[in-house]
Amino acid sequence: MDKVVTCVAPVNIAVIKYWGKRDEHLILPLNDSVSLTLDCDQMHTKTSIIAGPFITEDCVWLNGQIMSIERNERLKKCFDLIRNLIKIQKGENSQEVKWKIRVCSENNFPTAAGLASSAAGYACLVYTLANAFGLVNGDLPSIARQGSGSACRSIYGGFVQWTAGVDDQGYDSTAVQIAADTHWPEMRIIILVVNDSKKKTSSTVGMKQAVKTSELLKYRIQKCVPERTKEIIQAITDKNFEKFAEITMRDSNQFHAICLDTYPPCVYLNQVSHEIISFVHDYNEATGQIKVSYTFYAGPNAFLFIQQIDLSLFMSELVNVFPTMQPNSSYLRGIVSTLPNNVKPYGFKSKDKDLLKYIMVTKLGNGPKCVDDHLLNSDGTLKSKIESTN
Ligand SMILES: Nc1ncnc2c1ncn2[C@@H]1O[C@H](COP(=O)(O)OP(=O)(O)OP(=O)(O)O)[C@@H](O)[C@H]1O
Ligand SMILES: C[C@@](O)(CCOP(=O)(O)OP(=O)(O)O)CC(=O)O
Repeated sequence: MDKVVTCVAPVNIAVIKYWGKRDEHLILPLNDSVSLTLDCDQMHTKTSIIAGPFITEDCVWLNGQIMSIERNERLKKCFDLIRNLIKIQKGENSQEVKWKIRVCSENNFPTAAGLASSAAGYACLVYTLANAFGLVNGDLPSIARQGSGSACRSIYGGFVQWTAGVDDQGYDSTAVQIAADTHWPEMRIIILVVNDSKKKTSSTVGMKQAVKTSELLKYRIQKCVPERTKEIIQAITDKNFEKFAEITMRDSNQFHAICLDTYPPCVYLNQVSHEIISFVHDYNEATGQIKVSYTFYAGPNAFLFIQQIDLSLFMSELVNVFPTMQPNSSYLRGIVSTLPNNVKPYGFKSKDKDLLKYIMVTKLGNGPKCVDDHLLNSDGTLKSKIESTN
């Protein structure tokens, strides 16, 4: 391979959360999870790869900074698994197994801030490596999973389930698509960025502590997740928004209850997150229907779900309740059309200015894809000095 291969991969948002591993090394989960894959147009990882005899060492650049592969067990694992696949598909003696690989990757949204950068990042790495080496029919979700569990779901678009499985080696723990993005094209996702700095306790550490110490986690895994997974898949199949929305909110609340039940507790939500939760419930109460729902990751930022038909009215109310000093163009991002001015049908009171950093509106999308806009030159040098997006 003497040319650069570049791909983009999406973020996925879990509505039934993965939280807890049954095998730390293979990254096998204790419970099934369900997610929605977001459109790459707004949030994505882009990764360029070149490999060949002229590359002298494996190396990964992330957001303009070099990452140590030796000290990053997960990166090393993904490289090893891809080289194994090359051996299987191209033969033990294939020259390509010996080639060193240069990777340059960029997230166009904050890294390690509870916005699922590891999911998009590892899905993109594995997908780009597979394309660069012409690997066909490899189990890419299983390789991406060993970079970061949630990454296996970003290999597919639309609605995705990651089954926990029972096999010790994880052969039955894989991601499958429940429905394509086109199944529910009216679905919109609003991301309320409260804080985009690096979080204190990573998901990896937080869930490990929860498995060790939370009683509630056991109940969730045995009783709640199996029932909820079945119900939410049915709600997705039927496009039953109210059911989908209620399960989503309940699962997010339970996940954060487990974080508090962990000892010492992991506190990911802050005061603004709680104000968002209250506002969503008040809004639904005022409309007499569940029009909007929320889910939170391991951080204070909110992911809201709403259907296109309800978006404009809700957004008008949202920007009144969470006002800003910033110009409209930097506060409201993504696929949001101009909002009707000063519409306050339900008359909620405005809160302090700039509680939110920005608001992004997006929709569902496909899995990873190849693009032509490379981050590396064909001699392996970086195209430009990449600024960190943090
Ligand atoms: N584009 C990328 N390529 C390779 N690795 C990446 C990439 N983006 C992020 N990562 C890895 O993922 C780590 C961040 O993962 P972490 O789970 O802490 O945060 P997050 O994924 O943003 O948040 P969360 O999983 O809670 O949503 C980074 O420190 C880096 O090791
Ligand atoms: C809260 C979550 O986002 C946790 C994601 O955890 P990670 O996939 O980042 O954890 P590791 O497997 O240790 O890399 C919920 C989810 O995505 O399902």
